[in-house]
Formats: sequence, C-alpha cells, structure tokens
Amino acid sequence: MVWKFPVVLSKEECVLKQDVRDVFAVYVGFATELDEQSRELQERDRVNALERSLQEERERCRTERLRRKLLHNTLVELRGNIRVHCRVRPVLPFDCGLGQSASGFGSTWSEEVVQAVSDDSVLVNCSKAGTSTAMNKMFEFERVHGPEDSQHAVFEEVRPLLTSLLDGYNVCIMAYGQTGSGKTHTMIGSQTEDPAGPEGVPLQGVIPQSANELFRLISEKPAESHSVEVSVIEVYNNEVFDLLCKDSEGGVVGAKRDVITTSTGTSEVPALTHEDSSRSHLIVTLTVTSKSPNALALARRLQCARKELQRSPQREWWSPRCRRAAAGRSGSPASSPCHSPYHSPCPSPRPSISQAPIRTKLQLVDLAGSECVGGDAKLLVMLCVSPTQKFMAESLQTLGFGTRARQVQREPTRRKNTTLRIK
Ligand SMILES: Nc1ncnc2c1ncn2[C@@H]1O[C@H](COP(=O)(O)OP(=O)(O)OP(=O)(O)O)[C@@H](O)[C@H]1O
Repeated sequence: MVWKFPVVLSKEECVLKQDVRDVFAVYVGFATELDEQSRELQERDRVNALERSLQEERERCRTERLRRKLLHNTLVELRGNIRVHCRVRPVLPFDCGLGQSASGFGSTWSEEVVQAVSDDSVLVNCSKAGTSTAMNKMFEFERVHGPEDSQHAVFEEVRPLLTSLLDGYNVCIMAYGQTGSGKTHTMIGSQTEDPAGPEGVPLQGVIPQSANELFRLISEKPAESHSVEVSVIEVYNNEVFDLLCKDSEGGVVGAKRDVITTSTGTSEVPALTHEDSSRSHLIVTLTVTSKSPNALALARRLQCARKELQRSPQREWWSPRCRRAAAGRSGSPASSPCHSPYHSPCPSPRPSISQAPIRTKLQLVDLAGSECVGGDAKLLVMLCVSPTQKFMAESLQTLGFGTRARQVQREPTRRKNTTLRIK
C-alpha cells in the first residue's frame, strides 16, 4: 500500500524545482547535440576513409592502366602492329542539319552518337532502323581523344614517335576519315587562336608541332650534324602534284610529277621540290639526314599524310586479297605491305631507276607505302570521326577501318643502322 501525502512547497522551493527542470532540459538538449555531432564526426570519418580508399583504388587503376599500356605498346612493337589512335571532334554548327535521322525516330542529325568513353574506347550508339532499340557498338584503339582534348594533348601521344625518328626509325602518321571529320585540323591545325598559348598563336596540328619538336631534339644533339628536307605532295585524281614547285617568278604552281619504282622497290617522285591545303590526299615528308663523327650518314623519314575515307573496303591495301596478291607476286611474306598491292604489276627482276615504270593506278599508300609503312617503319593511323548521327555511317566505316588496321601484323619494326637514303 502506498500512502500519498500532499506536499505543500514553499514559493522558494517551487522556483528551485523549476530551475532544476530547466537545467535538466538544457542538459538533455546539450547531450542530444553532442550525440548528433559525434555521429556526424563518425560519418565524416567514414566518408574520409571511403574517399581515401577510392583515391587509392584510382591510383592503383591508373598504375595498372599504364602498365597495361606499356605492355601493349611492347606487343605492338614486337608484332609490328599498326598503332591506331582516334579523335572524335566536337559537334560543330555545320552538324546541325534540319533533317531526320535515317532511322526516322525523331532524333535530329545533330544528335551526338559517337563518344569517347575512356582513353582507349569509343562508343557508337546506333539506333536500329525500324525499331526504337538502341544498339551500342564499342571500338578500342591505342588512344582515343574526345572533343575536349586539345591539339597539344593529341600531339603528346605522337611525340614519342619523333624520338624514334632520331633513333633511326622511319615514321609515318596518317590521318584517315570522311570529309569534315577533322583531318586537316588534327594534322595541320586551324587559324583559330590557341586559348592556352601566347597571343596570336594558331591551333597548331601534328605537322607543325612535330617540326618544332624535331628541331628541338636535333638541337640537343650538337655532336651530330643534321640536315632536314621537306616535300609536300598532293595526290588528286590519280595524279601527283608537287605543291612546293615554283615558277620563274617565285609563285607556287603545283607542278605535276610522275611516280616511279626504284631498283630497291621503293616508290619515288623524282624532281620533287623540297605549304597549307585541304586536298584529297596530302603527304608532307621530312627527311632528316644526320652525320656523326663515327657513323655513316643516316637518313630517316617522317611522313605525315591525310587520307580521305574510301568507300570500297576491298580496296584497303592490307585486305587478304591484296596481301595474297602481294605475296604471290613478290614471293615475300604476305604481311609485308612494302610491296603494295596497288602497285602496277612489277616485272621481275625489278628495273633500275632509269628504266622504272611510271605508275598507272595510284594510291596514297603507293607513295607512303615503301619505307614509311613497311615493317621498318613505325606507322600510326589517326582516325578522325564526326560525333553526330548525320555522319554515323561514315564514322562506323572509319572505326571499322581502324579496327582492321590494328589486326595487321607487319614485320617487326627495325632500326636502320645503315645508310637508308642520303638526300
Ligand atoms: N577537334 C576539333 N576542335 C574544333 N574544331 C574542329 C576540330 N576538328 C575539326 N574542327 C573544325 O571542323 C571543320 C572541318 O575540319 P577539317 O577541315 O579539319 O576536316 P577535314 O577532315 O580535313 O575535311 P576535308 O577532308 O573536307 O578537308 C573545320 O572548321 C575545323 O576547324
């Protein structure tokens, strides 16, 4: 049994009791706040720990990627594979056509369907004709540049080839893609000012940047004397024009030239004069000859070409049919593209330079095809693609071309330690 006695508190006692209640309320509020703060701190610690481990994972992934890239490059070198880079240009005002896509599903031509999803993969979002199903196609290359990549970033991936050039390899960089895909921008550059560079400096492409780098590398080797010669030729309508040839008044006339096969089986354009033009096929060649006190004169070539996309895939110079033809004709391994299948049939034994045949059917590779695309050379194909739906068929064709090019195995790249050619 509980007895309850009514307690009568004095006024002072009532005030004291209220004070105790208030203090207790403050204490409870304070304790809750502390609890929340401690939970927040724990949460922050957890987030920090997670961020740290994410950073570590990223670092591990980067190291792993670099290692993979290094191994891949070694493999490419050993197998004599062709390196293929790809550049997806940004969407530009002329992409914004008003028409509908081929699929007719409301997407406009300017829709971005080709994307660089990582530094070695391109994703193409192909909408299946007649359905709304999207089909993704993934392509992998040695290096993929997205629209945000600068001219400088593109050149950085090419730069090691220039060191190889001075180490005694021939080098060929070939841009391939449909019209308007960015070949000229990538190889030569645009007149637009470089926002990252000094005032008034245009966005230089691979060729001017390579020339700068080449002269920088040469200046680092004062013990050797070097000479550099330049030629620029255009292949247009099956004819070769020397773009540096001048008339008696010094004006550029672009004289027509013949292509001959030399006694060593290489292609030559005799009487070639050693500028910026958007032509169907353009080849810029830098021939570097160096003489060191204790070595034979050594010449190697850096060849930069831009090539228009060709519609008929069976004409690719490394297609099985062409390689078989090349093997049958020369008896050399089918993998050697030195003997380009586009050469007009070469009588055997090969004629000397004075009796060399003039070509009747000419392809870009006929000219670049000997020293600069064979197993002795380092060959890089730079695919240029437009990102929009409007050019999807051409982009797929370009990416397919690059994929097949990567599968070609040439003879492993060899250093030239004898006289290649003295110019
Ligand atoms: N990565 C890029 N960033 C900004 N602009 C670009 C880029 N690539 C191309 N362009 C612009 O797109 C336009 C077409 O490019 P470009 O002339 O290089 O194409 P192309 O493949 O050489 O075409 P063609 O074969 O018809 O000569 C140019 O105005 C060029 O400045």
